[in-house]
Amino acid sequence: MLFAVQMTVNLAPDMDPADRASTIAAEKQYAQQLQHAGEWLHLWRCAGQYSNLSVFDVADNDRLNEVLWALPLFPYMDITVTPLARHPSAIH
Ligand SMILES: O=C(O)C[C@H]1C=CC(=O)O1
Repeated sequence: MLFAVQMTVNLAPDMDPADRASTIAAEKQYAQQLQHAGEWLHLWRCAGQYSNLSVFDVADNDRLNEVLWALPLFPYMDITVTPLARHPSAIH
């Protein structure tokens, strides 16, 4: 099942710099692991914002929920999920 997910990160400006760096590093490792596994298909930066637009291909809603809750940056994110259906004019 395909889902578009927008994640906007809101890290506190006064967050401890070491905590900030380790959380971002853990997020990168987790995101790359899911991309290698084929569940995180696209990861795009929303230009000019600390936000990304991602496409996930996961088994079901419960798996998406599990993936999102496990994001190291999850406590600092606003997340919007859009289930995707095939567009009738799409050629791919
Ligand atoms: O930077 C972000 O958009 C947040 C998050 C999503 C993947 C990742 O590595 O960081």
